[in-house]
Amino acid sequence: MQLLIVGASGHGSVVADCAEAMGVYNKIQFIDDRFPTRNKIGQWPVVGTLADIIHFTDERTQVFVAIGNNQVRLKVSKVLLEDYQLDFATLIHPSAIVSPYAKIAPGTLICAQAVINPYASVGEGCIVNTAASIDHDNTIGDYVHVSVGARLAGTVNVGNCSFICINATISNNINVGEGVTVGAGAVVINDVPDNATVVGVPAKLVNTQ
Ligand SMILES: CC(=O)SCCNC(=O)CCNC(=O)[C@H](O)C(C)(C)COP(=O)(O)OP(=O)(O)OC[C@H]1O[C@@H](n2cnc3c(N)ncnc32)[C@H](O)[C@@H]1OP(=O)(O)O
Repeated sequence: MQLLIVGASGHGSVVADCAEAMGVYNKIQFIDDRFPTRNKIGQWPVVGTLADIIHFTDERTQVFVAIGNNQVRLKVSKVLLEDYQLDFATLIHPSAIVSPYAKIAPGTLICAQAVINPYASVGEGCIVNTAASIDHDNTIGDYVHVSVGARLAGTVNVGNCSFICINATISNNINVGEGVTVGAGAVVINDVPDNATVVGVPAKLVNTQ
C-alpha cells in the first residue's frame, strides 16, 4: 500500500512520520502546490501539485490531506472525495491508545500518545494532535483539530471545523459548537455557541475581529 500526502508542511511531516511508524505503507510521497520549488520534505519526496493528483493514485494508493487549517482541509478533502472518489487513510500512531469501542472516521490523524476512550466518535478529516485526550462518549464532528495536549472530559460534543487549541481543557457534558476556537490553555466550563472564540480560565467569549 502507498500513501500520498497532500501538503508538504511541518504538519505533513508529522503525518508521514506517523504513517511510517504504522509500518503498512511501502511508499510515502507528497503533493504540494509549491512543487517543483518544494521537491522534498525531510526524506520524503514531493512529486507534483494537487492538479496532478490523479497521476499519482491507483488502487494501491491511499490519500491523506495534511493541511492544518480546518476550513482548507475540509475544502480540499471534499474535492478529492466527491470529484475523484479517492480512498482516504485513517492514521493512528502506534503509541496512541484507541479503545476498540471508539469510532474513528477516514481522513483522521491520531498522533503519538493521544488517547481515545470507549464510545467516543471522531469524525472525518480530524487532527487529534500529540498527547491529546478524548474521553468516553465524546462526539467530535468533522474537520476538527484537537491540538497538542488538549483534554476533553467525558461526554463532550464538538461541532464541525472547531479548533481546540494547545493545552485547552473542556469539562464534562459540554457542547462546543461548529467553527469554534477554544484558545490555548483555556478551561471550558460552559457550552460554547457556533463560531465563537473563547479564551482564559474559566473560558470567556472574546472578540477576535
Ligand atoms: C503542533 C502544533 O503547532 S499544533 C497548533 C498549536 N497552536 C495552537 O493551539 C494555537 C493557539 N492559539 C491561540 O490560543 C490564539 O491566541 C487564538 C487562536 C485563540 C486567538 O488568536 P487570534 O484570533 O489571533 O486572537 P488575538 O491574538 O487577536 O487575541 C484576541 C484577544 O484574546 C486574547 N487571547 C488570545 N489567545 C488567548 C489565550 N490562549 N488565552 C488568553 N487570552 C488569549 C488576546 O490577548 C487578545 O486580548 P485583547 O483583545 O485584550 O488584547
